[in-house]
Amino acid sequence: MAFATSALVRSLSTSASRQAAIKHVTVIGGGLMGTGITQVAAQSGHNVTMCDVSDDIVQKGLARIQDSLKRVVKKKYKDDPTAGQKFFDSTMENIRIDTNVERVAASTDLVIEAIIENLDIKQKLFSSLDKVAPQHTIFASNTSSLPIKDIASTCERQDRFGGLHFFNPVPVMKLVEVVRFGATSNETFQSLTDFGQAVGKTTVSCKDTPGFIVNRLLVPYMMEAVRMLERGEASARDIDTAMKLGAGYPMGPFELCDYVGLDTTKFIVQGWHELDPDQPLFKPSELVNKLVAEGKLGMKSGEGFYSYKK
Ligand SMILES: CCCCCCCCCCCCCC(=O)CC(=O)SCCNC(=O)CCNC(=O)[C@H](O)C(C)(C)COP(=O)(O)OP(=O)(O)OC[C@H]1O[C@@H](n2cnc3c(N)ncnc32)[C@H](O)[C@@H]1OP(=O)(O)O
Ligand SMILES: NC(=O)C1=CN([C@@H]2O[C@H](COP(=O)(O)OP(=O)(O)OC[C@H]3O[C@@H](n4cnc5c(N)ncnc54)[C@H](O)[C@@H]3O)[C@@H](O)[C@H]2O)C=CC1
Repeated sequence: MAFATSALVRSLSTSASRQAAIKHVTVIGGGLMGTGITQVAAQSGHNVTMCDVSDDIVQKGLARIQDSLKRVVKKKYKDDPTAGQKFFDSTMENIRIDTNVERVAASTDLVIEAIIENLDIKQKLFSSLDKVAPQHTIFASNTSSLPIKDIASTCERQDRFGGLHFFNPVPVMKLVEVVRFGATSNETFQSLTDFGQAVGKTTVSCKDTPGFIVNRLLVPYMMEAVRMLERGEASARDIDTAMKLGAGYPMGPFELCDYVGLDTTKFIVQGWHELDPDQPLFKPSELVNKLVAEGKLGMKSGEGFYSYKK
């Protein structure tokens, strides 16, 4: 008993010097990223409530998490099915779903937003949550491309706001970019970094600049790939094959675009084009815009650059 007490005292004194440890997490957005973030937070012992605009979407999101967890169990616990079932059950017990974000945010330690890549919608969401969330609650966006400063601009809690940029698929990709802007406090930055590590990721940090680190380098590469296709210089399949076999990438640019979602990629390029209309790199792709207009959003809709229909 004595040992446990002193360990508890030590852990409390450590965390007391920082904002209270994050126990309850609210993930807003039950799509590709929100489900993955919910999963890794729940897997690491956090209580998580995943919210979206309809019960149908959050139910589908929960099913996606269960499927993903089964893949993790199959791989990690192949020699111990009993432990695997325990891991699955304990993770699922940590997850709640809801559609009333204001009610959920009223008792949470961290809000992670993973909704549509649209500045106005993100700003409206955070502005409403800022009025109901407890004073200590930290806000974070998983945005791919929007300035954290701009997303935070509708909130009072500028010091308790940062970026937590996860990578797709979240259960597999080992990186989280922790992003701070001018107003982000040191305590908030440290809490976000601690959380990223607590969910099993390697964290890197960067300034609130377009695309942070990875996307700042990835978007130009992928945009040049689609220009190459539009110029008729090579097929999508050959460009993908070339980058996998020639550069060792796990996916080629068109496979990756289908994986990320053509809607999200369109929003990203559109946003950067508006910020810097003279930058030819960010000139929107007519081909991508045509595919999105036709509802071909990639794997999420069954067809993008490639067809995924069974
Ligand atoms: C070209 C058009 C230009 C358009 C404009 C450009 C705009 C630019 C957009 C920028 C992107 C913005 C997105 C963003 O903000 C940041 C990102 O996330 S970038 C994307 C980062 N991710 C990647 O690059 C992924 C690369 N791919 C891979 O790593 C692998 O292909 C992948 C892991 C996805 C699949 O692995 P693979 O070996 O190929 O096949 P498997 O499917 O068998 O998986 C192997 C193994 O991995 C585990 N696993 C896979 N998926 C999951 C999952 N969802 N959940 C849990 N576990 C998973 C699993 O154990 C698998 O083994 P099984 O036996 O199959 O279970
Ligand atoms: N797709 C990817 O590979 C990556 C995407 N991101 C970023 O994560 C965010 C989400 O992207 P995805 O998960 O791919 O999108 P998605 O389209 O799969 O999911 C977005 C979800 O947000 C919900 N939503 C929209 N408005 C909402 C609101 N007001 N309140 C609650 N829910 C709302 C939608 O119903 C949808 O379920 C975007 O900001 C994106 O840039 C970041 C890293 C990788």
